[in-house]
Amino acid sequence: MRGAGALLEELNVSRETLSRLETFAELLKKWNPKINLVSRASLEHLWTRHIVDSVQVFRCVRPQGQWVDMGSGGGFPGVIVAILAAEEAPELAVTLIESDQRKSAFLRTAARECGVACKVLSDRIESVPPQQADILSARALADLDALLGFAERHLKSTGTALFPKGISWGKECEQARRRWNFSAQPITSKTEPDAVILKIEGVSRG
Ligand SMILES: C[S@@+](CC[C@H](N)C(=O)[O-])C[C@H]1O[C@@H](n2cnc3c(N)ncnc32)[C@H](O)[C@@H]1O
Repeated sequence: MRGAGALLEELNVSRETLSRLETFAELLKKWNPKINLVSRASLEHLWTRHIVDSVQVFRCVRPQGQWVDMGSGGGFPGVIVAILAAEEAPELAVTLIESDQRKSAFLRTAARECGVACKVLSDRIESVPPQQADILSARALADLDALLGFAERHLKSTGTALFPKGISWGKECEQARRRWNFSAQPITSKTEPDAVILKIEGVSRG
């Protein structure tokens, strides 16, 4: 796997954005021992495993309207989206949904300290009023069938969902097609061999 520096160069991140990403990385390392935002093992590879992995999700679409990230946890990809949008898509409205109160407090603090705007909804995805998202993302949250249920509630009919998935993405698509109609374009991950970002449109019940 290539290093984070080379990947960030390839992903074309400005100096201002890089400085915000560094602020975020420091804050996450500070809070992690208390609330376990990412696993201790993956903290060693924070840049490639989490930050660059989230930057590449942002690069999969033209960011516009409202971007909603579900189950944001330690801010992946939601806070990274807000950081990139601050320079590259200042009109983008970013909303994070996270039911864990302590993680929500971290997300609010992170956005404030990085100087970026985003709304944090501290509630369950199933309870939050429908968001009408133009772009909907979720990483490491649920299987595709469950994610499409969330998309039915929160994604505009013309919107795009971005779901990073591991090696079993093909099988998940096959299973989800039993209940849902959708188009799925797999975009190869730059950080994980065999992983993809599923770019999903046209979600409706089958
Ligand atoms: C495995 S973590 C992944 C976090 C982050 N997306 C990442 O990739 O590092 C899943 C997160 O989703 C949150 N979550 C799980 N089910 C949820 C629900 N129904 N509503 C809101 N948040 C939920 C959990 O609290 C947790 O922070």
